Amino acid sequence: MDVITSLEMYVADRNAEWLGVPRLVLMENAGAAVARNILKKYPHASRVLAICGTGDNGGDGYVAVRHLHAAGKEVRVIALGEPREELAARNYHAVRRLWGVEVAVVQSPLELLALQDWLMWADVIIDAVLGTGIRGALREPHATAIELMNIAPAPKVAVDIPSGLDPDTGEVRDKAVKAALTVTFHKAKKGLLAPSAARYVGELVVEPIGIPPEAEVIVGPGDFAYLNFSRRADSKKGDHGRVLVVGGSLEYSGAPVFVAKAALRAGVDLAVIAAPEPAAYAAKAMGPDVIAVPLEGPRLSLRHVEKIASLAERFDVVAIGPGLGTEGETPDAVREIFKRLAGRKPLVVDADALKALRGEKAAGVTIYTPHAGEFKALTGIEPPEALRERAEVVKQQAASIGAVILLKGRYDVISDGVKVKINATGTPAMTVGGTGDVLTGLVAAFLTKTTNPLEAAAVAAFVNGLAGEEAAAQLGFHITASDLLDKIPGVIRKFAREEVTHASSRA
Ligand SMILES: NC(=O)C1=CN([C@@H]2O[C@H](COP(=O)(O)OP(=O)(O)OC[C@H]3O[C@@H](n4cnc5c(N)ncnc54)[C@H](O)[C@@H]3O)[C@@H](O)[C@H]2O)[C@@H](O)CC1
Ligand SMILES: [K+]
Repeated sequence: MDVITSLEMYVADRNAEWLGVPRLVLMENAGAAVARNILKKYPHASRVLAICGTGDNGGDGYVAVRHLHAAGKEVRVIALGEPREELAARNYHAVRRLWGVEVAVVQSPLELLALQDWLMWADVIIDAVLGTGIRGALREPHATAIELMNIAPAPKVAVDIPSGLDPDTGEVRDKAVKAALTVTFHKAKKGLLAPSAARYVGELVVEPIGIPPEAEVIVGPGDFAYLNFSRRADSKKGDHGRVLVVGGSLEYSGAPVFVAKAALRAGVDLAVIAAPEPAAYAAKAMGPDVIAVPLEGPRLSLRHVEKIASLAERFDVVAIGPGLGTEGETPDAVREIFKRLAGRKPLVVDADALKALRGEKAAGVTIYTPHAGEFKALTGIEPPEALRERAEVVKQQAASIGAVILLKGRYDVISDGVKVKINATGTPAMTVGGTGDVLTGLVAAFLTKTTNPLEAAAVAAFVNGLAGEEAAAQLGFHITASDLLDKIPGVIRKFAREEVTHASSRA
């Protein structure tokens, strides 16, 4: 059976909306599926009681109530508070307008106990108290609601997950509803299949609710859930990421600057460039945001390896490649640096550095960001044009090298060797030089905000493409990579939850 974690489900749900399937429709399909299953399994039940929480699980419950009412059933509802989130609230108010559906709103265990006769009255009870949004120990009146449901003789039908059960592990921390039937959506939540969950789940039915399979593959706003953009009120400089960029040469001085500036715009505290002297001085002249450490001579060479390895100690992520060139000792130096750092520091490898690493195995967290030509230089394989085959090849190579590969193109293909994500944002206006360096900076920055390198790369590709689209919306085919830099904050803020959190006070 195909399984899904609660986080993956959250992401798929948001990405479905991005692909044009509104969440309200998913909720409608979910609630309708619950009603359908009740009508099928309990055709003779005439009285249905739904107990609904304030989240979307409760929202699904309200939709089921509407459908059962329309099917001629006698329905009562116990609401454990009034929902505030838009979708659940909408369905709650829709139920309140139905003639003949009695709704009791309860805030406390006592009020709930006063309604025990409702629980005895029912032929079937819908458990829509808690779903994938359960967090921590059960609070009241939810805990009492679960207890009363388990005492009531009527069979319980759980919406998505028996309330109280952990959707990912199947553990029951306190108590959980013992359901006769669980109607779960899209795919079985992982925890439902745990052996310990069997006595709570009862019969398990998986209902499609209209989430397109693409929603689990194409990168969208949901993927931001893997990254943490929040900051503690008492945070200090460096807490939000330090990126070291190794790049530049006599010929190319702009590339590492784009990487560093993109990382800063993406929300790291510090981006430092280690570059051969001419590129380092040029970087310094380009403005005060970026710090540059000069490496003696016109290009990266073996004598710099030691300095870079010790410099890297002070950083969270090292991005290497942009503007290095391939002359002289540079490829040897890249290989040496890679050997010293792989497995010890998360690495982002781009541009000329990719050409130097053919045949090398990665270790620890490593992300390669090639375009088609660099992919060939790295792996010896020409990436196929057709997206399906292209995805397969990237996945195989990622598995064999032991790294995440982000293959840039009309559709960016990202894989860690197990999963594949496709990014569809971007515009042909982005063929201008420097946009790849901006992407490298984003990847490096996002690596400081998640433990999931596949998602760091995927969200970086998404943001980079949207920044390009926004710049092109104003300037057409006349954008530069600098225009992308200006758009990055706006794009991230549209999708990321950027809260200030306060350390919990301890006694
Ligand atoms: N993610 C998806 O793809 C879809 C989700 N849907 C439904 O939405 C559910 C998830 O909705 P939500 O994320 O709103 O979460 P839930 O509705 O599962 O739970 C969140 C609510 O429960 C409260 N709560 C959390 N932990 C508690 C605890 N320990 N004790 C007492 N109260 C607690 C929260 O304050 C919040 O009000 C799914 O299980 C499913 O039923 C469906 O509408 C369809 C699509
Ligand atoms: K439930």
